[in-house]
Amino acid sequence: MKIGVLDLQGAVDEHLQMLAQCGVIGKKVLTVADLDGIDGLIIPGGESTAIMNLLQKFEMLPALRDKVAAGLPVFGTCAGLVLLARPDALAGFDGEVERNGFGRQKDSFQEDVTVAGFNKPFPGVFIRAPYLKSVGKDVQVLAKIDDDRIIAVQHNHILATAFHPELSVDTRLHELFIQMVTAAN
Ligand SMILES: NC(=O)CC[C@H](N)C(=O)O
Repeated sequence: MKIGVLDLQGAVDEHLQMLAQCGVIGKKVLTVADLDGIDGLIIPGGESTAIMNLLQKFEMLPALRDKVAAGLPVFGTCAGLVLLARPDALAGFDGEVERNGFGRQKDSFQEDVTVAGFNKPFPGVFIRAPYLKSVGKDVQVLAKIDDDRIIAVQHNHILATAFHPELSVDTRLHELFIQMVTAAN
C-alpha cells in the first residue's frame, strides 16, 4: 500500500512518522506525477490559503480534484479539512467551514475529544483550527466540541479532522484511514 502525503507546506514529516508507526511507508507528493500510483493521500495542516496557492502554481489542483471525485481516499487534517470542504478547492464533502474558528484566545489548545467508534477519548491538538458549522446530510459526523462545532467527519472515502492527530501519540485515526484505503483498493 502506498499512501502519499501532500508535501507543499505544513506538517508533512509528522504524518510520515505516524504512517511508519502503523507499518505503512508514506510517499511525499510534490508533483502531479507523484499522484499516480498512490492508494491514498494525506493533506496535512499548515495554511490552507498557502497550500491552495501552491496547488494552483504547480498545476496540481485539477488532477487532485479529479482523483478525489474518482474515489481516491483522502485524509485532511486542519488546513487539509478546509481544502476538502471548499467547493473551489477539492470539494471532497459538503460542509460549511469556519476558519480559525476558535479565535485568538484559544488559538492553540489540547482537548480530549470523543470520536464515534473509539472506545476512549482522542487527544485533540488544535492549532488555529477550523470547525464545521454544518455538513451535508450524507456526511458522517465523527466528533464535535462545545456541543455544536463539528471537528471530525467521514464522507465515503474522505476523512477530515480539524485537529492534528499526527501531533499526538495516538495512531487510531491514521489506522482508521489505512483501513479506508485498504477497503477502497
Ligand atoms: N493548523 C492549521 O492547519 C491551521 C489552518 C489554518 N487556520 C487555515 O485555515 O489554513
